[in-house]
Amino acid sequence: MSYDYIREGDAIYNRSFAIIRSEADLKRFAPSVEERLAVRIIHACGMTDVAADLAFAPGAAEAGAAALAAGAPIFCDAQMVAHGVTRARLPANNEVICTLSDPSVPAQAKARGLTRSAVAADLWRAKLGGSVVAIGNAPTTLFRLLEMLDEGAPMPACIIGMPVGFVGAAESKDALIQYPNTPHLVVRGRRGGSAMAAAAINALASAKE
Ligand SMILES: C/C1=C2N=C(/C=C3N=C(/C(C)=C4\N[C@@](C)([C@@H]5N=C1[C@](C)(CCC(=O)O)[C@H]5CC(=O)O)[C@@](C)(CC(=O)O)[C@@H]4CCC(=O)O)[C@@](C)(CC(=O)O)[C@@H]\3CCC(=O)O)C(C)(C)[C@@H]/2CCC(=O)O
Repeated sequence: MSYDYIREGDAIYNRSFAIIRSEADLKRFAPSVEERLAVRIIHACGMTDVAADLAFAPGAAEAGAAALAAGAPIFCDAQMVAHGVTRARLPANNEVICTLSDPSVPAQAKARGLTRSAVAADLWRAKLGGSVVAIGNAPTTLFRLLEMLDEGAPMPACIIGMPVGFVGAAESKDALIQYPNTPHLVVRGRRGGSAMAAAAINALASAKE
């Protein structure tokens, strides 16, 4: 049996990005990094209509790209996000950090009556200023991050807010958009996910398609 399909990786990507650009309404995105970001996010989920749900704070995409180029660490809410980051695209061998598996997290979560995902964000505090944060799974990580900012934690260079789901996902992203002066890149509503958040990092990391 022989099937007729594109066999070469770069050719598949190129064809895919061409289809996205022909089908999605990307007019409102600034050329270069914002447009590339929108294309990669759509590519990760297969839904061209997600373009309408993208909310990018002015300058946030450029700030995220510049922070990565300067060597900023990347904080991820889930290992799935961290594993989706293509290390070869990172411009400065950036650290990719997921604290969800830190041994202190389960006991802390129990003691404080929080999810492990929320407690894990507290371990980001020392290096949070100027970092790039990628939240693709857990709404409680995003809520906790906003609480930390309110408590005086330093502002990241860029916050990718793309948690998915039915409980807290849309609400946490609305809160991020409304929080003053956050450099946010958001997929509004219930849609989101680890793949989209990782794709957003990959778009910011390199101008190479
Ligand atoms: C309520 C949670 C939600 N999880 C979702 C979707 C997915 N989660 C997967 C996996 C494997 C993991 N989810 C955890 C983060 C776990 N998920 C939760 C929590 C209970 C609470 C988070 C929150 O509400 O903010 C959370 C555990 C916690 O105490 O924080 C995970 C750590 C659970 C675990 O396996 O221990 C784990 C992440 C592992 C990692 O990568 O580090 C799924 C693959 C589900 C599955 O197994 O079928 C899926 C992945 C989605 C994605 O793209 O990332 C929701 C839908 C986000 C949901 C929160 C919202 C809701 O509506 O319920």
